[in-house]
Amino acid sequence: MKIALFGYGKMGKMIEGIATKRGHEIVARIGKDDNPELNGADVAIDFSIPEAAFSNITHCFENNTPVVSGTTGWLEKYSDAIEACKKNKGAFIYASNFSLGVNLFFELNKKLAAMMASTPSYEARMEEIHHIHKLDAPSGTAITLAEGIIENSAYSSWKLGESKENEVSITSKRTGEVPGTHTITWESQVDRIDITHTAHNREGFGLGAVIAAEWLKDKEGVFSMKDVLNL
Ligand SMILES: NC(=O)C1=CN([C@@H]2O[C@H](COP(=O)(O)OP(=O)(O)OC[C@H]3O[C@@H](n4cnc5c(N)ncnc54)[C@H](O)[C@@H]3O)[C@@H](O)[C@H]2O)C=CC1
Ligand SMILES: O=C(O)C1=N[C@H](C(=O)O)C[C@H](O)C1
Repeated sequence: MKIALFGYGKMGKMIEGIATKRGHEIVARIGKDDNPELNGADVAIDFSIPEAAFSNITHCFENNTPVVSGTTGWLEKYSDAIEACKKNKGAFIYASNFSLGVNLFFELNKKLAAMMASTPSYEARMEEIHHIHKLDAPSGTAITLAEGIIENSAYSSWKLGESKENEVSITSKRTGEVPGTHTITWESQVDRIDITHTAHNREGFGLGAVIAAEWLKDKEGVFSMKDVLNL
């Protein structure tokens, strides 16, 4: 499979290594200010920056190229991207986190939130820790986790920092080179439950993105990692 990469930073390079080992060919490495020539790619993978993701993704739709995006921090334009995908009969997967472990963790989080819906003595909060280079806060993964809690419990929104009743508070910490750690805490007067996912490195994100690209290649429509992993 021929792959075009949008973004050739930490994730772009990780994906290049994994994709090459799986027998794929990288036919374009598109960075800031580069001409977005797709060079006949079967699929594009975007791990760029929040300001660039939407235009990279819609460029793929306009050029009949399925696209997988892991870039976070651009979701205010997500519904416009879906519309553009449908208009162009394109193929698209966005995931805030492509790792198998985090996608299992998303499901665990929803189940725990559903159980907590009938136990009002527990309050939920979240902490995410990432490396100092990260541009967005809270992380995309934290937002997906918060949405999972909101869909399944009495919480109605999330807030970065201190929250009011019915808001899930998210604390974002930036330190060193941490690849990504997310903890959900449910606490009562008498005890506390924590569930944590810790990424040891970026390999899980990269492998998940390549698997998603292999799965999307000949499809049309808007999909998620739940479809790819059959969760
Ligand atoms: N969904 C997931 O599983 C994961 C998502 N991410 C997200 O992926 C994105 C990239 O992460 P990293 O590779 O760690 O960042 P990075 O900063 O190492 O790489 C981003 C690259 O995009 C380039 N870039 C800037 N403008 C661009 C443009 N217009 N078009 C194409 N490329 C452009 C930058 O020059 C840089 O090389 C971030 O939004 C991050 O949050 C990161 C890891 C996993
Ligand atoms: O920027 C990162 O590094 C990561 N970003 C994603 C996010 O915002 O959730 C996924 C992962 O946590 C690493």
